[in-house]
Amino acid sequence: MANTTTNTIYVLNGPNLNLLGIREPETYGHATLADVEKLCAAAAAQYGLTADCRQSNSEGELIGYIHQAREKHVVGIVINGGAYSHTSIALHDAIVGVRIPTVEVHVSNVYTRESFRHHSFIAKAAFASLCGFGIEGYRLAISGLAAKIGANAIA
Ligand SMILES: O=C1C[C@@](O)(C(=O)O)C[C@@H](O)[C@@H]1O
Repeated sequence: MANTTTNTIYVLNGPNLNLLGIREPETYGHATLADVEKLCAAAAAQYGLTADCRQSNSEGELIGYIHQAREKHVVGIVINGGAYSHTSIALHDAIVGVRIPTVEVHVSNVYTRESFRHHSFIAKAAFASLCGFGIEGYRLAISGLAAKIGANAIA
């Protein structure tokens, strides 16, 4: 059988995260999605991983990326599902279905906000969730994911 191992992780951002830096800066800060993706590339590289970053405002497209992650033998997923985290059983099922170690991230602390943000379907499918660290949460998520999959820091 061919060796199918890759060093790629997917970093998936859901609806409205393309507006980071513009939307509600008092809640989400001033960093942009481009800043997030740069941070993720650097964080992944520290573990010999490559971050393939995608953003979509469409639930179906996000599900497609999760399915594609399996086809491409992606070794881990970091996902900020945005508001779909709180509504999408379909995203939950996609993550469970592909059996790829997944970390959920939210920029804001969803537990100090409206009660409709306190439940996440993605959290149930992920092995860990982080929220409230701003965009630094993506770095922490990648570090935790690397530990989970046994990717060691490069000296
Ligand atoms: O779009 C978002 C962003 C968010 O996922 C976050 O990163 O804090 C939190 C969600 O409740 C919200 O709908």
